[in-house]
Amino acid sequence: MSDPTDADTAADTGTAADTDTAATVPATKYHGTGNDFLVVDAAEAVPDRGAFAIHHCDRETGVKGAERTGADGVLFMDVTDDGDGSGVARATMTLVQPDASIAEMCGNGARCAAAWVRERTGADVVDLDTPAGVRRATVTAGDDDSQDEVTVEVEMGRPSFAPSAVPLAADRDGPLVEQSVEGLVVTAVDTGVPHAVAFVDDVDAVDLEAVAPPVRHADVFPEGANVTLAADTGDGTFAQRTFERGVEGETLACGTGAVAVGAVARRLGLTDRESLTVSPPGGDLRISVPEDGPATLTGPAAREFDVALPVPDSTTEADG
Ligand SMILES: N[C@H](CCC[C@H](N)C(=O)O)C(=O)O
Repeated sequence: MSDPTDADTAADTGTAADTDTAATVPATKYHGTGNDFLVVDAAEAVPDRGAFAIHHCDRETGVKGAERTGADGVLFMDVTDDGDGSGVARATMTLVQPDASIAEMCGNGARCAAAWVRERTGADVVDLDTPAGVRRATVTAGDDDSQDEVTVEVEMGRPSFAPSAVPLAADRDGPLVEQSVEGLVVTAVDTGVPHAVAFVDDVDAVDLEAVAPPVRHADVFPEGANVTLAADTGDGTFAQRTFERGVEGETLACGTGAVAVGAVARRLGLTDRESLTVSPPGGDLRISVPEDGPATLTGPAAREFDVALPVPDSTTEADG
């Protein structure tokens, strides 16, 4: 089955137009535990967001900056309510990924987005409108006076194992729990985006780039899935690695994946704790997965640098 995110690409959302001069748009590079994003005001003239993301996220030829070339995606932000001093702002967040697909939600990206909105509005609370729903983010000042790094808690909604939520293929009548998919024993959960979570003894002993793609593209996941490895490291802590749909590779961290690890660990009876620490390669994330409320994700959001990004020539015709 085709992957609907292939159809739902960013190019379908821009009002494409020919550009005959290389314009640039201002962007700011952020990362959340190494999951890095270019943040752009949605009002900027980017006729083909998919082409923009493909161009600037490339790990070889993309945006150059502090540490790593490229990015795990572009967050297009539209501040719809600056809060007018109330301390609560609202913004629409759209994540366009390096393959031009649009992800419904992004936990690490939401932390970066909230930090970006706070810089513009002064609001410490930001309600983020995402395709997965509204996600409230609460920013607390970082230790350094520069405010280049803050701590953000994001409400992540309720994880769901329901086939219709993940989603799973129409012929499945129940949740996918500890079942073999393309050779990997996984449990499927929706945390705003689909995750196939495999608990292993040692996440570093698995060749993720080899085992993940067949699972990511398996027919049981009609919209694809992120593939997350987890290992119990004791006392409510878990190691994590994630191969991300739309990045089509491993990222240094994945926030929705961290919540997925906690939700699956509780579902499988590996822990009865509600508050957990999940550690992807990029740094520690604190999550909570209560029985009767939304999950939360807490971690840093670090501002790296400002940059003027050229708008790639768009050859797509204006929509008829
Ligand atoms: N990095 C993001 C996940 C993006 C999900 C995207 N890869 C997809 O599901 O298509 C996070 O921190 O939650």
